[in-house]
Amino acid sequence: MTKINFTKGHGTGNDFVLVLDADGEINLTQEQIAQICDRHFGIGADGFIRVIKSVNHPDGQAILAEEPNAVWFMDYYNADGSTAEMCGNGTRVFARYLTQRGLVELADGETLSIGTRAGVKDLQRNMSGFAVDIGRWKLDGAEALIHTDGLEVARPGIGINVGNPHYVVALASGRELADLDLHEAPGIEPAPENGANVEFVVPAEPMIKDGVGHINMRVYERGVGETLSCGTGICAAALATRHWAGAGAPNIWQVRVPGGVLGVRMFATEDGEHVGLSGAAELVYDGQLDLNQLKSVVR
Ligand SMILES: N[C@@H](CCC[C@H](N)C(=O)O)C(=O)O
Repeated sequence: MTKINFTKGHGTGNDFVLVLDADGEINLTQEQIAQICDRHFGIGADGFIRVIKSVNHPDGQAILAEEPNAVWFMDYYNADGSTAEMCGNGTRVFARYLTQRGLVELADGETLSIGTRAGVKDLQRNMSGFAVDIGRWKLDGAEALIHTDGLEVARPGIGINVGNPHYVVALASGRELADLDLHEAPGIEPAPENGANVEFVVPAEPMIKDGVGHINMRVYERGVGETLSCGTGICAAALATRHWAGAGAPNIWQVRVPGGVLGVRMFATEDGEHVGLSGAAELVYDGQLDLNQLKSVVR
């Protein structure tokens, strides 16, 4: 099979190529995925999502033992072809794809459970698009020093895991945020074994309005580069800012990224505090790609 149908979608500008492969018959190499995601030699995307039935994916089979309703599995890859455990915007675009293509019926108020490498994620349709329960979060290791072009001195970053790894760095002003040069991956010391996504945040003015926290953020995604939005990064940034703000800080946040604004909420559950993400999730076009025509990415 050399010709593959695909759909292009995005969540606040974090864009994905989605390929339906319910039966698990399409096995692309890391190089082919990188070629597809390349913005000059391929379609161009921040990530590649294989839409596969859980029963046909090894990680999906483990998911089914936990949640038999998680019929579909989000097989997620970064633009460089590496796998990632989770993608917050990806889950919401995945839900849009399943419902818009009629693969899943989802009435308002109903929950859609999907499988990911970071476990089962529950989604619901809402006013802004789709909301996802990202699940439990945790502080990840000791602080690291982050340095990147545009910052005169390295800054401390707080490690937060929301299924995938992040470091969040607080900056002093909007000017400092705007002046960052994120063409190269930020340095992280000590370097995490499997890399990490890095978020730079600045509080909005005022930071808290009517009980809602507001921050501005830019992100460098592991395996991708700077992106217009990163759902899990947005959750990590809101969690870090609440931590820095101390007692009395809100559990509802709005995070502005170059691609738009997403909502974050932290809420108690029987198994500990969860973090949720909501915002737009759109499909923009369909096409067909010919694997034989993919060109090597010259870099
Ligand atoms: N864009 C994503 C995160 C995608 C994975 C990330 N690059 C990683 O390697 O962990 C999101 O919306 O969360």
